[in-house]
Amino acid sequence: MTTMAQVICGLARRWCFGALGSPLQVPCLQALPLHLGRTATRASQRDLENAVHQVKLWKKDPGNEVKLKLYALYKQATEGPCNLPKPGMMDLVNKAKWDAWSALGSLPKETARENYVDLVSSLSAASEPPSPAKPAADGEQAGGDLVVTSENHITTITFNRPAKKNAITTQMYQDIMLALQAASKDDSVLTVLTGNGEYYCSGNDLTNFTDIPPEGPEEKARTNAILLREFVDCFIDFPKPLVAVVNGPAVGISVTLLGLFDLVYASDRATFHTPFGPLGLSPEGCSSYTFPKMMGPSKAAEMLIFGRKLTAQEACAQGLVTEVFPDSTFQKEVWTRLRAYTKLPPNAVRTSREVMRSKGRERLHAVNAEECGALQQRWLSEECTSAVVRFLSRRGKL
Ligand SMILES: CCCCCCCCCCC/C=C/C(=O)SCCNC(=O)CCNC(=O)[C@H](O)C(C)(C)COP(=O)(O)OP(=O)(O)OC[C@H]1O[C@@H](n2cnc3c(N)ncnc32)[C@H](O)[C@@H]1OP(=O)(O)O
Repeated sequence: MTTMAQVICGLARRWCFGALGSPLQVPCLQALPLHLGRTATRASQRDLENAVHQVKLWKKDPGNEVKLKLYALYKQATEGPCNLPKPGMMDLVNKAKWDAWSALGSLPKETARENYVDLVSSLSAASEPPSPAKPAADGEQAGGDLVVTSENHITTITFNRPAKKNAITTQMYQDIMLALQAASKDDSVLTVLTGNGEYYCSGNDLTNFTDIPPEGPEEKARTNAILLREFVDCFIDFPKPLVAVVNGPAVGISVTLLGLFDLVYASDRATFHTPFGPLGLSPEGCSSYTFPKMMGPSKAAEMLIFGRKLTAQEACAQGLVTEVFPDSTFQKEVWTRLRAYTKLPPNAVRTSREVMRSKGRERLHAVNAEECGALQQRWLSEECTSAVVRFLSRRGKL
């Protein structure tokens, strides 16, 4: 049986409707001849084939609702009433398709054919001609998704996916670990994490959930729990002061990790959001321990369980942020401050850092392991998969 996660996996790469044989791989709406040359009132088999062909030429995604309608009408027109067994509750995508087809009841094949052709005609007529290729999105920058620079005894790791609000891909998790490993050995005094563009980081890239290996979602969840544990361990064990230069909104894991940083400087534009409840997830990055310790259990619960978003000022009042700067002078003031700190005796800085971290290190590793175990279960839950499908589907990724 195909599982929910496997379906999501497939959808990330192709249009779901292809899976049941309906030719709906629709890349773009463009101006097409009205009614596809059909003159008679009843649509023929040939009209249907023409319409299907036109759909294949579309260059713009018409949205899930339309795709489901087209899928259902095509199946009804070619096979009659729905003859598939009802998919399981977790198989959200196939269930949506099954629901759409079943909803047509005993609609005659000819009527379904006609409705399909009419729907394609109306969408084609309403659509615009293809536009020339657009320039890169605002703020998009050459270079990889992660940029690492080392200058004036500061190693800076920059999230560099502004068009995706700096969401963290699986590759980026790996690259951050490598960058931290290198920074722990280079001549830098401070290691900084920051974001390029409007956002600091929008957290875990939710399409990470779609890349399911042939061994299945359980294996994916297991390996991701290991990856996440190793990733957070790198922050726990990092031997030098870690500084977050939070240039804009921060979401999810980019917020929870801040409890493991030594300094968190934020622009007054920044916000701090951990929407684990709505995502069917639970906290990570040791935040289930660091946040209550820092802000008290009730404020921590408001953020981590109920997903309350904090402004930079609020986060500062709760101890999550060290200092807030006006956005207009943020970069200048923060980097001046950091450069001054690099003039301090490096061994003293390192020793102070070590004695501060050593007391809680063992506890942090235990918390990390527990959080990753809980998440491994959460990732496989219907609550989480539905939330991810909702996000991806709203953005036309399914
Ligand atoms: C089997 C299990 C596998 C699990 C693998 C897990 C590995 C480790 C996991 C570690 C645990 C981490 C947890 C978290 O971080 S939870 C938080 C996750 N993040 C979110 O929920 C934020 C989602 N994004 C948003 O809510 C909005 O995009 C946002 C408020 C950030 C901005 O909204 P706005 O309307 O201003 O902009 P858009 O939504 O149009 O976004 C612009 C484009 O950026 C894409 N985007 C943004 N955020 C993400 C994201 N987190 N993942 C993927 N893509 C993202 C968005 O889709 C837009 O793209 P397009 O222009 O292509 O549509």
